[in-house]
Amino acid sequence: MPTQIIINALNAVREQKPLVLNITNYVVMNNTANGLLALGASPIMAHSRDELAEMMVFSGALVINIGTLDRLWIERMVFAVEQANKQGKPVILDPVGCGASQLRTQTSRRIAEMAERLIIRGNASEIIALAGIESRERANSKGVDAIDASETAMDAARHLVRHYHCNVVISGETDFIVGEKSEISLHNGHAMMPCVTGMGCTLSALTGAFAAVGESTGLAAAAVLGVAGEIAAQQSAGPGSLQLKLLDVLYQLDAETLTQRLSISADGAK
Ligand SMILES: Nc1ncnc2c1ncn2[C@@H]1O[C@H](COP(=O)(O)OP(=O)(O)OP(=O)(O)O)[C@@H](O)[C@H]1O
Ligand SMILES: Cc1ncsc1CCO
Ligand SMILES: [Mg+2]
Repeated sequence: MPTQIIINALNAVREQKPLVLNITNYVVMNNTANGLLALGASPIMAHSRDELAEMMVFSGALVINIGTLDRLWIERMVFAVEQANKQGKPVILDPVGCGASQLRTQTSRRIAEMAERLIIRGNASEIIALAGIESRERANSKGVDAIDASETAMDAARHLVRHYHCNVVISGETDFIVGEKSEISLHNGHAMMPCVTGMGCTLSALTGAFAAVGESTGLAAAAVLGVAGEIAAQQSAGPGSLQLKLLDVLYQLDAETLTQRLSISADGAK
């Protein structure tokens, strides 16, 4: 039962308070650190090469977000992924703006190629650009926001799953959790969510917290953020309140609310 898996995973995060190591962008550092704390995990943002090896030893997962990438940071990201591999820790890649520049596309592919336990979380445009397959799909990235509906990235996500032996989460109005053995769609969330910057980055950070306690599909993070986001949006006049309210709702989220609100369709074994 997906709902029970999600509830158990949330309890595990709150009990274990895993440390999640983030190399992330300047825009969202505060949002994502607060999102992890409200969930019950422990965030650390770091990007000095001089401390990443040490920190990876006691972190439960590594989140790599390429949102404000530059040449210097790429080498640190690569080094951090090497350390995560050495420690057997999961890596969550958020390929922010993949397709908007060669730098972003090439770096995302390089990191995806390296990481041994990988979850990729992006919006549809990023997932399509990362896969780089020409089919019914178009790579439509002009910036960090999705131009494509999440359904249109399904073939691209399946391609990434096969190529990198990873799990993929496509976020959007419907979130898709795509793995080698199953495909799940999640219908929670709210149309106001993309009006707050870094909601997707928060989803990637929460994915790190859940992976650290053994929920390595991306489902629990998408479910928890989807439900918390829709409740918070219903109580908010606009994106400003939503950004703050989300933290309160995440902090208070319980099993009963998840059971009532979750809207999941599982395609089961493929
Ligand atoms: N139209 C929508 N309706 C419901 N939920 C949505 C909608 N758009 C996005 N969401 C939710 O918002 C969260 C972030 O997804 P989104 O696809 O906007 O990420 P993103 O484009 O990577 O964002 P960012 O780069 O700003 O961090 C997810 O939980 C997703 O389910
Ligand atoms: C707006 C923006 N630009 C680079 S990263 C970021 C945050 C959302 O991904
Ligand atoms: Mg994003």
